[in-house]
Amino acid sequence: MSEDQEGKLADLLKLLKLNNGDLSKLTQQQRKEMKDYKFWRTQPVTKLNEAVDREGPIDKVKTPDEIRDEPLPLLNEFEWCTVNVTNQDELEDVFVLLNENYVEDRDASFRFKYTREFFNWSLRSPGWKSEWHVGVRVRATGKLVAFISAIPVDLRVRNNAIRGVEINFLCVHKQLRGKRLTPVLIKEITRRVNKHDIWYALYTSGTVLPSPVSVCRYTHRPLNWSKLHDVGFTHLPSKTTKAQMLATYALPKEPVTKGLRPLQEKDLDEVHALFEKYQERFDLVQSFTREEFNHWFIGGEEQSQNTDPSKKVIYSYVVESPEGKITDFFSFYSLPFTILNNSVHQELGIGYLFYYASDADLAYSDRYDPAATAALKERLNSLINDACIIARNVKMDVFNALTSQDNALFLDDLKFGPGDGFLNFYLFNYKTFPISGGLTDDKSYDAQKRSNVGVVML
Ligand SMILES: CCCCCCCCCCCCCC(=O)SCCNC(=O)CCNC(=O)[C@H](O)C(C)(C)COP(=O)(O)OP(=O)(O)OC[C@H]1O[C@@H](n2cnc3c(N)ncnc32)[C@H](O)[C@@H]1OP(=O)(O)O
Repeated sequence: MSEDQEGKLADLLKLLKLNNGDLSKLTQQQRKEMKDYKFWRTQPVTKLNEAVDREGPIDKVKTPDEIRDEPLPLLNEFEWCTVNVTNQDELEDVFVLLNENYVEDRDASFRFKYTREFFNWSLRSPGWKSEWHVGVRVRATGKLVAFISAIPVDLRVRNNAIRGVEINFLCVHKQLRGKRLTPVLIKEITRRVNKHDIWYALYTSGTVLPSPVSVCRYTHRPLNWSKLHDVGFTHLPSKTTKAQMLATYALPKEPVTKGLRPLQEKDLDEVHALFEKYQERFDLVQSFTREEFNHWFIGGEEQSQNTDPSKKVIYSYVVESPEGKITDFFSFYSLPFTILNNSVHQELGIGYLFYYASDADLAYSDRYDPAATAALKERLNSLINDACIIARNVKMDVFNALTSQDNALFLDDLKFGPGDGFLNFYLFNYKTFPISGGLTDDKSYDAQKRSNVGVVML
C-alpha cells in the first residue's frame, strides 16, 4: 500500500468513526498526565497507570436521595433541555447538531446521514428514558448546541453482573468547543442516571481518557473499490492497475453459506440462546433480554416491516441446518455518509459489523484449543464473507469492523485493512483488570489471543 493510499485510508477511518484518535495519541508523550485531566481526575474512574488490584465499584454506595434534584447551573445564555426524540422537529435538531458537528472532516466533503430510523433503533431500546436524551439550547434562539445520551444496559464484566447505562452521541457545537461544556454535560447525565439508582456506565471514545479497559482497532473492507476511488477515499497504489484492485476486492455475486437466511421473529428464542452461549467466552458483554434481543436484531415493528433499503438500519442473518437447527448468526448495521460536492455520487454506504455467534467451537471447553480455533476460523470466514456480500448487494461501499470479539480470526483473510483509528473502552465507577482488544504489542491483529471484548457500541 502506498503512503498516499495509507493516508487516504486513514482519513476514511477517521470519518467512519468520528471519535477515533490516532496512533500518536496512544504514545506516552502525547498522552496527558493524570493531573492535567482537570475534570476526569475528579471522577470515579481508574487513574492512568493505576495498578488495579481488585475488580469492582469505585465510589462508596449511594442512594438516589443523596443526588441533587436540580441540574447544574449553565451560563445564563444557555438552558438544559430534554430532547423528545419521538417528536420529528426535536429529532431534526439532533440530526443537524450531529451531522454538522460530530464528524471532523477537514474539507467538509462527507457527513453522517443519520435518519429517524437510526435514532429510533439506537436511542429507543427497551427501557429508554426521555430524560436521558440531554440537550443544551441557546436560550434566546432555542438552537440545540450540545447533546449526550444514555440507554440502560445490563453488563457482565467477567463474572459480575452490572446494571448500567451506555453513553453515546456526546457532541458540542464546534463554536463552543474548549469551553468546558463537556464536563457539565457528563455531570448532568450522571445525575439523571443516578436518580434512577444506576451508578455505572460503559462508553467508548477515540480520545484517551483515564483509563481504557480495552483498546480495539478499526478495520475496513472495501466493497466497492472503484467508488471509494472515485470519491477520493482510496488511491491506486503505484505499480498496480485498477483491474488488479477490483480483482483483489471482488466478491461472489450471492452469499455462499448453505441455509443462510434473514433472522425471523420465530427464531428469536433459539438464536438468543446460541448468542448467550457464544458470548460466555468474553470478559465484557452486554446481556440482552428477549425484548432487547428483538429490538437490536429485528429492530422492532418499524424495521421488520420496512422494505425500503434506504431506511433499513439493522441486517441480521442466521444459518439453518438441514435438520432445522440454527447454527450461526450475524448482524451488521447501516450508517451511511452523505457525500457533498460530488456530481456523480451522493452517498457512501457503510456497513458496521455488529454481533454474531456460531456453534462451530461450542463443543470445546477451551476456546483456544487448536481444533476449536480452526473450526471457528473457518466458519467465521465464510459467515463474514457472506455478510460482506450481502452488504455489497444492498449498495454498501465499505464494511467496517473492530478487532473485538473473535474478529482477529478473519480480518486478514477477508481483506479488512487496519485503520489508524483506535477505540478505547471505558467503565465509569468500576475498576477492572485490562481486557484484550485483539491487538498485539505492535498493534496488528492478534489471531492467537483474539479479543475478550464482547460488546459492540454504535
Ligand atoms: C452512572 C452514569 C455515568 C454516566 C457518565 C459516564 C461517563 C461518560 C463520558 C462521556 C462518554 C462519551 C462517549 C461518546 O459519545 S464519544 C464521542 C465524542 N464526540 C465526538 O467526538 C464528536 C465531536 N467532538 C465534540 O463534540 C467535542 O470535541 C467533545 C464533546 C468530544 C469535547 O468537547 P470539547 O473539546 O469542547 O471539550 P470541553 O472543553 O467541553 O471539555 C474538556 C474536557 O472533556 C474531556 N473530553 C473530551 N472529549 C471527551 C470524550 N469523548 N469523552 C469524555 N470526555 C471527553 C476532556 O478530556 C476534558 O476533560 P479533562 O481532560 O480536563 O479532564
